Amino acid sequence: MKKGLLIILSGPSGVGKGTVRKYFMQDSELNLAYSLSMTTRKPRAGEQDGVDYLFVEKEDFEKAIEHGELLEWAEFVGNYYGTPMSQVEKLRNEGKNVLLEIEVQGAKQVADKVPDAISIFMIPPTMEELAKRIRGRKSEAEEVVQERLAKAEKEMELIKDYKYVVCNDDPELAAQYIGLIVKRHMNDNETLAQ
Ligand SMILES: Nc1ncnc2c1ncn2[C@@H]1O[C@H](COP(=O)(O)OP(=O)(O)OP(=O)(O)O)[C@@H](O)[C@H]1O
Ligand SMILES: Nc1nc2c(ncn2[C@@H]2O[C@H](COP(=O)(O)O)[C@@H](O)[C@H]2O)c(=O)[nH]1
Repeated sequence: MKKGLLIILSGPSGVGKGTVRKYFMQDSELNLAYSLSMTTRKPRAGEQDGVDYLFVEKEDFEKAIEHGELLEWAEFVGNYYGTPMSQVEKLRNEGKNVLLEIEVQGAKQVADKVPDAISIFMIPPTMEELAKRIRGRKSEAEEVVQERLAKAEKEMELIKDYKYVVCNDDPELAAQYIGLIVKRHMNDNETLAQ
């Protein structure tokens, strides 16, 4: 069986990665599986362990780093986030195309380790719109919003390191673009396999 693709979706916090993901994951032709990240962040209202994230204590996260269990990890605004390697490998070996929705430090680690990973950077139409979205979500205190926005300015400079850039103005349109990118690489994968 042909190993599944590895897709990295990155971009500043609040740009709409999770929102857009929910649209394109519905397209069964993309044969996608979402990689569930591990984090030390506390769950937001409505978030569920094992659905949104694997919520863990700092000690457990550090053990996972120590034991080499993470494909990538990063500290982001005071919390750890990381991708458990075993589930990504298992899913890809089953032929699934695996989606990582991760911030830029982790995206770089994956791109270095897996050069044929498909990296997509999502941008907002404007930085004002990004601020509006992150505040509108009402998930963080203003102090954390400020930190995330300051980080976003720096993160935007990394746009050049990605294979694709998608602007999230209309989420359905952004999802369609991402779908087309994945389908194009699925076709390439098929051609190579023949
Ligand atoms: N195209 C869009 N137009 C207007 N609002 C949007 C759009 N896309 C997403 N949003 C809104 O912006 C907010 C942030 O979106 P979302 O949580 O999906 O971002 P994210 O990039 O996944 O954030 P994080 O990286 O912090 O997890 C949400 O309230 C969402 O409803
Ligand atoms: N490097 C990684 N970044 C991750 C991972 N899972 C999520 N993220 C990114 O962290 C920020 C903050 O997320 P939030 O849920 O607190 O808003 C955001 O950019 C996520 O995409 C991961 O496994 N590794």
